[in-house]
Order: sequence, then structure tokens, then C-alpha cells
Amino acid sequence: MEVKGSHEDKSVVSFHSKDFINLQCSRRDLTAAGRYQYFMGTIIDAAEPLVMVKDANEIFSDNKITCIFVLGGPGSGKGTQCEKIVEHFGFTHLSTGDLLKAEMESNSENGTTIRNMRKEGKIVPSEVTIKLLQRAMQESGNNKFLIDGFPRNEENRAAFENIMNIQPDFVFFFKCSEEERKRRILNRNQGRDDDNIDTILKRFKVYEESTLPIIEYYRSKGKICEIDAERPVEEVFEVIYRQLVERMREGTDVEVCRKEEKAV
Ligand SMILES: Nc1ncnc2c1ncn2[C@@H]1O[C@H](COP(=O)(O)OP(=O)(O)O)[C@@H](O)[C@H]1O
Ligand SMILES: Nc1ccn([C@H]2C[C@H](O)[C@@H](COP(=O)(O)OP(=O)(O)O)O2)c(=O)n1
Repeated sequence: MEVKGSHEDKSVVSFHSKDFINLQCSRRDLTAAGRYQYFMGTIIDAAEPLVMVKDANEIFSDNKITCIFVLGGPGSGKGTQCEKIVEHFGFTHLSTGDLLKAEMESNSENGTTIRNMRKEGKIVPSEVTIKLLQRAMQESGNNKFLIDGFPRNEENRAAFENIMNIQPDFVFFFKCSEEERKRRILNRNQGRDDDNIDTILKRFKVYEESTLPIIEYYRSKGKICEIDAERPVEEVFEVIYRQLVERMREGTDVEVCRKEEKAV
């Protein structure tokens, strides 16, 4: 474990586990999350910076890939929450929308296809998106991925499962009304070429027609973790945080965790 020093209200601690996991948290974060008493394999006393009793590596085995899909309509807050998850949990965040945009801007052979599809709010063929995802996953050196905005249709889903042979551990579904999403996108103000009302309405239609059935598919498999994304950012994150901690704990030896909790 490496303690990166303490300054004012922030005690920053990071630990690396066989190059796979790189977690960071601050005293403020831990205090906010204090009621959970548990942070990525670590029992936490919120009054103290950090008491480490267990290696994070015991939570995720080295060979296992953890893959969480993050789905929800355009503007539901996927990117916003993924950034926060990364801050706290050491995932690699792969936004397929961002990967495609970067590919478009690099003037690659697929650039024109991507530009045209984005303008129409259409879904880029899987072979392009999966190639970008594959590269980014390999380059990350991580084994925990938050895949944001993918799969967006049946073709995406089937191709990912067949080519990558990876099933998501579970799928976050951000539920948020169209009215609120439209309001957010029109205020997003990031200079996105597709954040104009014409393209927004096309994206909403494609989402309803092509992505909602994928969410129902994962629901039928018991993999959907539905989040009320209509609420303020911090409230949404609080729910996500709790879900992640619980789900990770379920994947580990609960008996050991309970014993250690009692010891705190
Ligand atoms: N819970 C929220 N409440 C209000 N505004 C939000 C919330 N989550 C995100 N936003 C804002 O809404 C816009 C869209 O969020 P973003 O994360 O880019 O959505 P997505 O990735 O799903 O398209 C951004 O400007 C973001 O700051
Ligand atoms: N898996 C994906 C993700 C995005 N795209 C395209 C189509 C989308 O309208 C744009 C923008 O996607 P992005 O996820 O960045 O944004 P929204 O969730 O639509 O707000 O990229 C795609 O074709 N396939």
C-alpha cells in the first residue's frame, strides 16, 4: 500500500494490486460513505483515514474480467456517474460514444461513416465499435470495465458476446424521463455536434426502438440494476455506490467480511 500523504481535509490513499487495481479515496469520501463501513475490501473507520485489513485483490481474482454495462437514454447522466464511479472504485470507464467521436476526429477510414451516423443519431455498426472497445480494454491494463452507452441494439449485444466472449456481471439502467433528458442535453453545453434538437429527437427515437429492448433482454436475465436517474447527481451516486459495494461483497466470501466487520 502506498500512502500518498495528507493535506487539509484530504488524506489520499492509493493501493495497487498486481497492476490490476488502482483505487483511490479521500477522507471526505470515506466519511460521506462511512455508514457502509466497507470500501473495496477495506474495513473503514470513518473517524480515521483508513484501516486496511484486507487486500483488494481478494475481491476480484486476477483472471476474472469484471464488466458492467451502463445503459440509459441520451442525457440520463451515464457519463457523469461513470466518472464518479471511477474516482471511487478503480474501474476503467469506456464511453463508446467518446471512443467513436475520437475515432471520427482522427480522420480514420471509418471517420465519415461515424460522422454520418452520429448526425442521424444512428447506431454505428458493431464491427467498428467493438474494435475500439477491444483496443481500449487491452491498452488499459485493467480487468474492471464500465462500458458506457453499449450495447445499444441487438446487433451490438450479440456481436460483443460472440466476439469478446464476455458477459456483463450486471447492467446499470439509468431511468430518466424524456423531458428531463432533453432539458439536460440542451444545457450540456459541451459543443457536441449532435446536441441539437433535430439530432436529439432522432437519438431518443433510436433509443426507444433499439436500446430499450436490450434493457428488457437483460432484465429477463436478472441482470438489470435500475437506478432512478431523475434525482440530483449526488443522490444518484449514493444509490450506485451502495449497489456496487453490495454486489462486490456478494461476489466475495461474505462470511469473512462479516467476521471482519464485527471485529471493527
Ligand atoms: N442527476 C443529474 N441531475 C441534473 N443534471 C445532470 C444529472 N446527471 C447529469 N447531469 C447533466 O446532464 C447532462 C447530461 O449528462 P451526461 O452524463 O453527459 O449524460 P449521458 O452520458 O447519459 O448522455 C450533463 O450536462 C450533466 O452535467
Ligand atoms: N455504442 C454506441 C455508442 C454511441 N453511438 C453513436 C450514436 C449516438 O447517438 C452517438 C453519441 O453517443 P453518446 O453515448 O456519446 O451520447 P448519448 O448517450 O446519446 O447522449 O454515438 C453508437 O453508434 N454506438
